[in-house]
Amino acid sequence: MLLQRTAFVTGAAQGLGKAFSEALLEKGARVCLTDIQTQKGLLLESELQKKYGKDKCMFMQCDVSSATNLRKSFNAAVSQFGHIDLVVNNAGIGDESNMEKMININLMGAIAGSALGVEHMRKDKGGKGGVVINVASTAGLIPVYLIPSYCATKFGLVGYHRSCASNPHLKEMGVQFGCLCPAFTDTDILKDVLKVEYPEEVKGIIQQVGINPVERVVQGFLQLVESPNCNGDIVTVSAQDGIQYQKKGSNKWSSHL
Ligand SMILES: NC(=O)C1=CN([C@@H]2O[C@H](COP(=O)(O)OP(=O)(O)OC[C@H]3O[C@@H](n4cnc5c(N)ncnc54)[C@H](O)[C@@H]3O)[C@@H](O)[C@H]2O)C=CC1
Ligand SMILES: CCCCC/C=C\C=C\C(=O)C/C=C\C/C=C\CCCC(=O)O
Repeated sequence: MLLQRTAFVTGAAQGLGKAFSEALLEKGARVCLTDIQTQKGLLLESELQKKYGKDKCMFMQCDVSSATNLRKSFNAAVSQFGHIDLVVNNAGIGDESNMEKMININLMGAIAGSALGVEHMRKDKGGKGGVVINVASTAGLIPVYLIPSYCATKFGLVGYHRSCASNPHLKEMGVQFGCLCPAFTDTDILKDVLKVEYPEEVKGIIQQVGINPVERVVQGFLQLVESPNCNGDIVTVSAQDGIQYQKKGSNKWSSHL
């Protein structure tokens, strides 16, 4: 099913974005890798092109906190591949000392990426349909007092996902919204979590709940992407509970419209 997909992935130079991109390529999809880190991205492009073929992927420098930059990259990806039918808004940072930057990347960047995806993919305006996956966090579902600003960006993103997914016009647009919520996962962003005011307390929580291997989060991601109807769904991935797939409307508070 993924064979025909053409994906636009943000924050793809390392960590989860890189792993999602490789998983998509492995399934036969084409991937536009984007990231703010140009050197790392270009290296990855060359490595992946060798493995999967030159026409299968490309890298573009893209800072998701710039709507102009994001639109340019998106348009360039469409020019290269013809169309995009999977947008993965994955880029994110952890920086409790710079809330504005974190909101601009984690929340505004994902909202801008989602809006561009819908604009391009919607069938009622000439597109071919498609899926938007927003990478939020379990910190967007449960409060974590140690990282309140990070939580605010992720709660915001989950709210955006659920609101978009409950739009009755999505059917005629042929667009679906899925949301991935990993708990602590073994990537570089974990270094940021130790820069908070009470690092020992974060360490304690991490010790208590454990750390996901990246591969488990990729499995959760694939469950969402390969689902024939992921609209409004939320997949959580945690060391303690594994992958949990929550269908839209599975509890009273998941959608009332
Ligand atoms: N690792 C974890 O424990 C968890 C991570 N997440 C989320 O997963 C996503 C990916 O993070 P990881 O791979 O874990 O971290 P990471 O730090 O390894 O990767 C993040 C990527 O985003 C890129 N990036 C940062 N700012 C950017 C910008 N302005 N524009 C474009 N790209 C930018 C970075 O260059 C990097 O390649 C993030 O949204 C993060 O919040 C969610 C839950 C748990
Ligand atoms: C300055 C903020 C840094 C945050 C970025 C670093 C790591 C990101 C991690 C997450 O997104 C997940 C964070 C918190 C989840 C907390 C508890 C999950 C409990 C899950 C369980 O019960 O197993």
